[in-house]
Amino acid sequence: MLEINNLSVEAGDKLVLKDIDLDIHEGEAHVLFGPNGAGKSSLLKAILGDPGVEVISGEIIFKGKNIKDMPMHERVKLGIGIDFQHPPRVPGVKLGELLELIGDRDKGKVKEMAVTLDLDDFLDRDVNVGFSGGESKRSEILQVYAQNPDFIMFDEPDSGVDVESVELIGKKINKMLDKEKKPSERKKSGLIITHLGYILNFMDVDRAHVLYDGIIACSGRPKEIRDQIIENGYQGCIECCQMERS
Ligand SMILES: Nc1ncnc2c1ncn2[C@@H]1O[C@H](COP(=O)(O)OP(=O)(O)OP(=O)(O)O)[C@@H](O)[C@H]1O
Repeated sequence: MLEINNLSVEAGDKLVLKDIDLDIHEGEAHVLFGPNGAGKSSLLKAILGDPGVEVISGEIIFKGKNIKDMPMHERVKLGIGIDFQHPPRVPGVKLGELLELIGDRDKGKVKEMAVTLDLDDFLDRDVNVGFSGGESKRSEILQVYAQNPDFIMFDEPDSGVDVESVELIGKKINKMLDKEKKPSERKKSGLIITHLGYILNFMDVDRAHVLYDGIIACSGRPKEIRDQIIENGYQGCIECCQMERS
């Protein structure tokens, strides 16, 4: 579904991604680990077409089309969605009304969806205004759920979220990525950024990558890589990657 070839990206004057290759097939969920400042959010921005980053070389192929020069709204129409790391506040717009508009759904259907993320009492409130950190995260996931994109990027869906909510969000992402269906029936794909990976206990993910200083330093089994990072830190993880390559 998504194929990235030799992608290099600048943010400001800084080269933040260098020759990235990434292939995410239909039905697959991949995880992206990496220390602060490694370039994880910049990669999601480049895929989305956020003008805050500039692609200086390489290709981003989505559903067979090179979308590198396509504006963001066209990419969204094509089926790309994002759960932002810092969900914006939208004063004057009620969450319920926004959800009705996003998916062309009636109030009853929106309420049913909101219940699944424990947000049914928030529908008459302005989007993310006065929401706690965890509530904003759940509201953001609910908006992406309503949008129903084919390829979904989640930027730290578990940061600042309590233990019960991590489970709720992890299970919801699993459902959004068709992981409750048989492998042959899965049509959605995703890329999930997480720091500590506790959320992986509630999700079925296929592959993980470690982004370090703008390059994909290592790829492999998600829980093995997570455990390695927790045990030895990124420095230890990177030394292990280098040993495996040599
Ligand atoms: N507009 C900009 N001008 C200069 N540097 C920038 C700009 N935007 C991002 N950067 C830098 O690019 C690097 C990568 O940032 P990015 O947000 O992609 O990291 P990240 O891996 O998502 O980090 P975190 O885990 O802390 O969220 C950082 O060093 C950041 O300061």
